[in-house]
Amino acid sequence: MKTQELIASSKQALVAAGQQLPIMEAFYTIQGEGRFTGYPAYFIRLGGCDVGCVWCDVKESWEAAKWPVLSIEQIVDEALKFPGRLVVITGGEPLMYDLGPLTKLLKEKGFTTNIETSGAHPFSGDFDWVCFSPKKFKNPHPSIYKHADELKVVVFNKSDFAFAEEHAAQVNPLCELRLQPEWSKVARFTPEIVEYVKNRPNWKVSLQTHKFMDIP
Ligand SMILES: C[S@@+](CC[C@H](N)C(=O)[O-])C[C@H]1O[C@@H](n2cnc3c(N)ncnc32)[C@H](O)[C@@H]1O
Ligand SMILES: Nc1nc2[nH]cc(C(=O)O)c2c(=O)[nH]1
Ligand code: SF4
Ligand SMILES: [Mg+2]
Repeated sequence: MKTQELIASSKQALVAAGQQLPIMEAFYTIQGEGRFTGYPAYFIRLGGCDVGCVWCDVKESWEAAKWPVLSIEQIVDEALKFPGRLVVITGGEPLMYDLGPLTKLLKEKGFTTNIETSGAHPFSGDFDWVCFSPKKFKNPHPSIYKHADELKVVVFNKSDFAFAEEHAAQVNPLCELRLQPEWSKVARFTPEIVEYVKNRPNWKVSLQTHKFMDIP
């Protein structure tokens, strides 16, 4: 094997082991959505997603090879530069990777660990809060259902209410249920979501509040 091929394959092995991960961006902001809306949080956005949502608001994340690969130590050292100790791992689809080593290190350093996931890949990692946002474009892996603390379904058309109920029937009974209008359809679907939640109070409304605040 040539030296460059050797380097590439050892890099792939480190990514497969979850010791190194492709990072699209990492930023300190306010969690805009779901249970922790309003909390300051450090977001780690992993590159790579094979789900293909037509309305995805971070399509540039999809191709993993575009993004630099960092060691979990480098990733955590960056996070430690900010005062908050809540981390949100997102993407792309973060469960494409083994998140065991990164979450172990984050917890050793005192972070609370949250994840945003479509659940389309096997569950991994040690998380304090799992936000599961299932997609019609690729079925969830069965391992997600027992881990989900929050089910957050994006409403892009009318059939998404029935899709939301299908998944609500499969999560554990303590899982919090939220409906979030797709950003380009906020005006179209917010009134229907409001009526839905008023009539079925096991559900709650989630809005992408960071977009209203015009922050990352
Ligand atoms: C960009 S995704 C990344 C994490 C993971 N791939 C997932 O889909 O859960 C983060 C969150 O944003 C939601 N989301 C993505 N695009 C959206 C849009 N256009 N409008 C509303 N929510 C959106 C997703 O459903 C998910 O809950
Ligand atoms: N402020 C802010 N809150 C978020 N909650 C989930 C996000 C995501 O893209 O995963 C996100 C995001 O991109 N920004
Ligand atoms: S699963 Fe998440 S990152 Fe992937 S396309 Fe859908 S919304 Fe975008
Ligand atoms: Mg986002």
